[in-house]
Amino acid sequence: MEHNRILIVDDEKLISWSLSVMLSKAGYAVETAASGSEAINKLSLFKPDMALLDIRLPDADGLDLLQQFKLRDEELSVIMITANADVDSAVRALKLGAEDYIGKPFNMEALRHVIDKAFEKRQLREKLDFFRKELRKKTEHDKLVGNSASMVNLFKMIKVCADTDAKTVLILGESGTGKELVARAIHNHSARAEAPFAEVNCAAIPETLLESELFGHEKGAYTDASKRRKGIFELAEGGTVFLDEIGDMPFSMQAKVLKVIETKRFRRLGAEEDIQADVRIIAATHQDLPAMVKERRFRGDLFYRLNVMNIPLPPLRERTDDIPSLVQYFIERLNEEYGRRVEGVSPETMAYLTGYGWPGNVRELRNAIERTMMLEHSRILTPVFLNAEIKQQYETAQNKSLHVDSHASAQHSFARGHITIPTGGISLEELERQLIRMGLEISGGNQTKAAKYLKMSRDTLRYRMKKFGMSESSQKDEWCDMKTGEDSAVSQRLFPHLVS
Ligand SMILES: Nc1ncnc2c1ncn2[C@@H]1O[C@H](COP(=O)(O)OP(=O)(O)OP(=O)(O)O)[C@@H](O)[C@H]1O
Repeated sequence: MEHNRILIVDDEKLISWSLSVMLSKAGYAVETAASGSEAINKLSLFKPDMALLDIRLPDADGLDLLQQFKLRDEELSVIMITANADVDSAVRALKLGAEDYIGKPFNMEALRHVIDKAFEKRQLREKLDFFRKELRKKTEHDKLVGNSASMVNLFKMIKVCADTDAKTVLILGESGTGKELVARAIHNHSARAEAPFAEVNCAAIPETLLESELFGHEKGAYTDASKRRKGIFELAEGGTVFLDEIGDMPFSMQAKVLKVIETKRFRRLGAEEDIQADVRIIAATHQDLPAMVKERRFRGDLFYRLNVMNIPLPPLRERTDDIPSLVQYFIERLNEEYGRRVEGVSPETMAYLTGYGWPGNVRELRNAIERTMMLEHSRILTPVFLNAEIKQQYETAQNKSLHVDSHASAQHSFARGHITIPTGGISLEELERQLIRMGLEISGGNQTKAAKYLKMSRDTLRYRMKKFGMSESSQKDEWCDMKTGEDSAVSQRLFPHLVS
């Protein structure tokens, strides 16, 4: 058991000694210091939870020392020991953050009582802090923003997973798409919500430590194992274990995780007996697990086991409709965090944001908003401080897109979703002609496929091709030109899910 540590600071040797004996017997780890300088030294070496501090010391004033203690360790509980005549300074000590004070000569029982009470208070404070943090995490993580069709689908999947208590869930998606958020949402909405959610990032922990992180170890199980330690499968009992970046989990460990799923048991490193595991495993990765299975870099048996319930998260570029609500959400959160009053972004800024590909997904969007809010002090955020890539990508696509107004700058255009109308106007017919060309390009000239992409019948497509004078035979060359040509950026924006 970890003992609470008490540092006694008193120059009267007899008092220090008798206190030390009494508190050691009571189960505390105790050290003494006879002067201010020794006390400061021990504060960093011994790292006490509490100090009993005499107000009068040979080389220091107890109140100054109290202030120095608190500066070095805000959490330290300090009980002042003072001669009866010194009640005034005791009151000052309380104001400076001391927990309590006790007059000299003191009764050992009374002192024990004061110390126990102070530890109880400290424990309560710690618990309260813990629950506050958890609550904050819970409410923060509950907020998955988005109302695009794919997000609505995602909410349904989360509900199904939460309600059914499926033993394993696999979340797949690029970095920053919200995999952890989804894992927490499943946990928070499940019957396991009151039990812990314990996560481990398999890519961040060296192979040698991962086993102990997951399953724990007995004292002496390996050279550095000085104490027994519980792993996350034990800590999350009754709750959820979130294995992030499971694609990076070493092969040997994959076998052990599979065993836990199959047998619902595991063993601490160096232990003789198995422990029961009642946990739900949620795994996530941005990697292509089926490809890894083919290349024998991921165990097929574990993949099939995990893949029973599988949640794919779409990249942000495939759900640009969600960008305005995400932007507003991040502005509100950052307003709270930084005490700001930003109201929103200008139409031009929104055009840039919805036109960008967001390789880092929602995380990158959040960072972009944070950066702009830090650098700009107006209530409506302009594009001035957006990153160069965001502006460049948008402007390139803009200039190359509709060929209608090659001089139209993004600043004078109006955009909604991924459609942009330059100030010079736009020809709807020309746009239609280009969309048909693009559809054909992407489908490699296959009219049935192109008609599907354009959500029209094959006959309609043929009719329109004829209308625009696109002969079937000459199309192939035209599409080839486009592939290498300027319109591929536009295709990327308009059919992001089809163009790699
Ligand atoms: N739909 C969403 N609504 C609100 N915030 C989101 C959403 N998706 C992601 N975020 C935010 O984006 C950031 C990244 O999310 P998260 O860590 O869950 O992504 P991830 O897919 O687990 O990333 P990685 O694979 O890099 O660990 C977090 O700040 C998260 O709060």
